Amino acid sequence: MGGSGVDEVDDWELTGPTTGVTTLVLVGRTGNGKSATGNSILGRKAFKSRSRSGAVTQTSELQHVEMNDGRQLNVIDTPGLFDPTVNPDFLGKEIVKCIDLAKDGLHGVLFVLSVRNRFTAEEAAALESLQMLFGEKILNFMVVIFTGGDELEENLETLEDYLHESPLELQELLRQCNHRKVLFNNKTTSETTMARQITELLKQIDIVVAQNGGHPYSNELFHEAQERLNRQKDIDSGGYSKEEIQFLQKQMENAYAEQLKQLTEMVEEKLRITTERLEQRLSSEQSARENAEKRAQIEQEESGEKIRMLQEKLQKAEEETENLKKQMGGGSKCVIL
Ligand SMILES: Nc1nc2c(ncn2[C@@H]2O[C@H](COP(=O)(O)OP(=O)(O)OP(=O)(O)O)[C@@H](O)[C@H]2O)c(=O)[nH]1
Repeated sequence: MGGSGVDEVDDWELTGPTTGVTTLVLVGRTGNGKSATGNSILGRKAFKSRSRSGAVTQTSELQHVEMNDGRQLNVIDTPGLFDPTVNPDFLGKEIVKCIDLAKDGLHGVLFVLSVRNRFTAEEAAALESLQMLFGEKILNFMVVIFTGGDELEENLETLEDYLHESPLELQELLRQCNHRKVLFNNKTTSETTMARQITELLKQIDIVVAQNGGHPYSNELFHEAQERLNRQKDIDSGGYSKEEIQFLQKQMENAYAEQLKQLTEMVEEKLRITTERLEQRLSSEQSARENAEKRAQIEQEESGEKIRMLQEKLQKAEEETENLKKQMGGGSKCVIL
C-alpha cells in the first residue's frame, strides 16, 4: 500500500474506470434523512428509513436503479459515520466496507443535512473528518442535500431564506462545493415534486461528473478493491478445476482479510489524528471564548466603578452648588458671572 503515512492526504488521486454506472454515496449525521433520500432516488423503499420503531442504519448498503432516462445509478446508504459517538474501530471497518461497495469509484458524495436540525459544531466536525480522510478533493464531488423541504414550505420559507440565517460554517461549505445543493421533500406524495427534485439532483451530479472530467473519485483503497474484483473475474473465467478454484478463493480471502486489517488501521490512524486536532481546536476555541467572557466582565465591572465615581462627583458638585446658593441667600451682594 503506497501512501499509508497518515499525513499523506494529497496522494489520494482522481482516477477510475468508466463503467457507465454512476455511483453516489449518502453521508451525514444519523437522522438527517440519508435513507429517506436514498429511497426517493431509487423510487422504492429499499433502505430502512427511521420510523416509529426507531430503526437506524447499521451498516453501509448498496442499491441499484435504472432511471427513466436509462441512466444506471448505484446508491450507497451509510450509517452516521462521523457522528460523535461512533468509535474509530467501527468507523474504520465501515469506511473500508463502503469503499469495497464502490469499487469503481464514487461519482458523487451527497452530504445530507436537515433543515429541521441546526447545523451544529458536530456537523462541521464530521465534514472536517471527511476531508481529512479523503482529502480536500472530496469537495469537488460533493452535493449538499437539504431534507425537510415540506417543513420549509409549511413555514412559507425558501431554502435561500433558511440559508440566509445559517451559520458561517454552512455557508463556507456551500461556497467550497460551488453552491451545489438540492432541497428534498422525502415526504411528498406529489409525483411532480419528486420528479423535480430528482431532476435537480441529476443535474447537479452531471455538473460534478463534467467538472471532474468524467473520472470518479478514487484513491489507493479503491484501486485495491478494484484489483480484488479483477482477480475474482480471472478465477471465474479461468477454466480452473473445482479444487483450484477453492484454493485460489482461500488465498484471496486471506489476502483480503490482511488488506482489510491494514486499511482499517490506516483509517483509524487518520481518524485519531483528526479527532485530536478537532479536540485541540475546540478546546482553544473554548478557552478563547472564556477569555473573551472574562474580559467583558472586567470591562463591565470597570465601567460600573467609573459610573459610581462620576455619580459621587456629580452629587458633590450639587451639594457645593446648594451651599453656595445658601451663602448668597444670606445677604451677600456677590454677583456670579
Ligand atoms: N418531514 C420530513 N421528514 C423527513 C424528510 N426526510 C427524512 N425525514 C424523516 O427524518 C427521519 C430520519 O430519516 P432517515 O432516513 O432514517 O435518516 P438517516 O440519516 O438515514 O438516519 P439513520 O438511518 O439513523 O442513519 C425519519 O423519521 C424520516 O421520515 C423530509 O424531507 N421531510
